[in-house]
Amino acid sequence: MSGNLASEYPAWKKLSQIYQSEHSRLVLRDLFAQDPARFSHFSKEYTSSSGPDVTFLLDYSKNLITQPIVDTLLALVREAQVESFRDKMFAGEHINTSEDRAVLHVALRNFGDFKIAEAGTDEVAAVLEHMKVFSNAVRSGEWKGYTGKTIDTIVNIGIGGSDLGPVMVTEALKPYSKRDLSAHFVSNIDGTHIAETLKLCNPETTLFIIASKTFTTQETITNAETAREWFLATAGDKKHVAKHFVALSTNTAAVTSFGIAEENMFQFWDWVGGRYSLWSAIGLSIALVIGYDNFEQLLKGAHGMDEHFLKTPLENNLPVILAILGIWYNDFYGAQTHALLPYDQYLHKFADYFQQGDMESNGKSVTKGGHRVDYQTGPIIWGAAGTNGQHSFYQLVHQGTKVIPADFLAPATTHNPIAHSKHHRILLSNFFAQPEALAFGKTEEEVRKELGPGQSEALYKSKVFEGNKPSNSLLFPKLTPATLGALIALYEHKIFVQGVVWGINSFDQMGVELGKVLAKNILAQLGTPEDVKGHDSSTTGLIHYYQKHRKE
Ligand SMILES: O=P(O)(O)OC[C@H]1O[C@@H](O)[C@H](O)[C@@H](O)[C@@H]1O
Repeated sequence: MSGNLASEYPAWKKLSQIYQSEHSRLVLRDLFAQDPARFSHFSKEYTSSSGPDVTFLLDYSKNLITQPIVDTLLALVREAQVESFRDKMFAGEHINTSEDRAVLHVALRNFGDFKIAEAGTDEVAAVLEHMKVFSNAVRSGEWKGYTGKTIDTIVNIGIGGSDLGPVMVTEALKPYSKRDLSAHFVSNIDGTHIAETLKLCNPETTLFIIASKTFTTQETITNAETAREWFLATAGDKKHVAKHFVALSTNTAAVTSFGIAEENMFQFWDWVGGRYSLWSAIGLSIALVIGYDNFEQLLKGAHGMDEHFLKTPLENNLPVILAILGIWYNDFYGAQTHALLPYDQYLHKFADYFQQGDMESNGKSVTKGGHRVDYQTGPIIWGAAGTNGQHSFYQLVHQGTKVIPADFLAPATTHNPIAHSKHHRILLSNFFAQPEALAFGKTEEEVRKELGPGQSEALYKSKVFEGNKPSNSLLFPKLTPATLGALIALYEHKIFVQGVVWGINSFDQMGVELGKVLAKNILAQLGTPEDVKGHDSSTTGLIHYYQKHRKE
């Protein structure tokens, strides 16, 4: 985030040369044959140094790298002054320059002794206490609805960072959830989302959590108003809103004018980016679902990773390692995407979550200094829980024409050891097999041997797996709240490191604004064809077609 062009660093130029001269020789079959200890050279075990015990293994040996390449990538990280920017972030300096804001999600989980000079960081503990008291009251049944009944349903209304984190984490930590409290998440402005959710709710026993940093987001405010109307249609008196609506926001004035009392508002601060906010009051739905103590474990697991990121030398620093591998493929191999492939059904929203986390952070094309980059920045993030992907898109990953770096993640122990863990053994056999198949493939010679003579040439060729497809494998003992916290923080810091190297601001999101402005203008023109003005012929034609065919 220095604002420098990454392509001007000496290490970048050296990496270009290395790629040109060596990439055809970077063949995983050969690299493993040449170095029997490759796994131990290119894998690391993480163990938390404080807080709850968290450990995992990162195996990055199946990457198209040698030690000199890793050293040069680390030199790039040094030249970009990643350590200095990291320290600035942790100290609360305003590294989000376009918005003149600090970037302090690490302050939300500061169970250690980071000294942070920024207004509001001294209020974090009080908000956590508020969340604890409130979530305990709802979960114990002490908090009653307007007719004296216990709350059995919560509905989080929010979008983007005010939705994806709570959705991903509550799904991931379902084994820790309170089964007699159902949780729903409404995000889309499409009325179907709230309509279908409200069908599952009883106004007497439902708590609505209106989650919006700005409290101006069109989708969230519209959905919240609809929920309030639906609630009041039964409850009648506006005073009952206090028992059924709470807000998570930085905007007290907008919350109170919506009709939510200040004591039912959970505060956070402008230095919490939306896509980094699950650790803040935005995590209230998480605390309600899994209990405050488990929510705190999640925070503490993340804090352990923060300490690792802050204090570990670059060559052993796991977020840095993930970041440089990503840069190697993104900027030198021309990879367009990065797949997140958790072999854990509970993590089925992990890739969705990091689509915002990564793509909204690093989907930028101008440096902090205002220069157009002449290289690729953030990758397209995508993925699905294994083994489903194997029966759909893995074909392209194995035999298509694209380079698709992938991270495979899995727990050694399942929360559901049904059939004596038979399912889990099968799942993990696939988790081990896929990176192996991607890396080593199957040669034509092997295919010919396997099929025997007399087959068509086309058949021999079609069964070849070129291999040499890179991947990381991340294996952890069990998906606990603290482990999940550490994993999320690992990826957050990876994104940070990449953003600094690319010289971009990972913490603003100007690119989401234009569409919002145009939609507002169009909304005012949807009445009659004569109202539609100032658009290109395509947009005008589409709106006219809609006006002709709509029935309200
Ligand atoms: O929490 P808010 O203010 O309603 O914002 C929700 C989302 O709004 C989007 O416009 C932003 O791009 C996201 O970053 C943000 O998370």
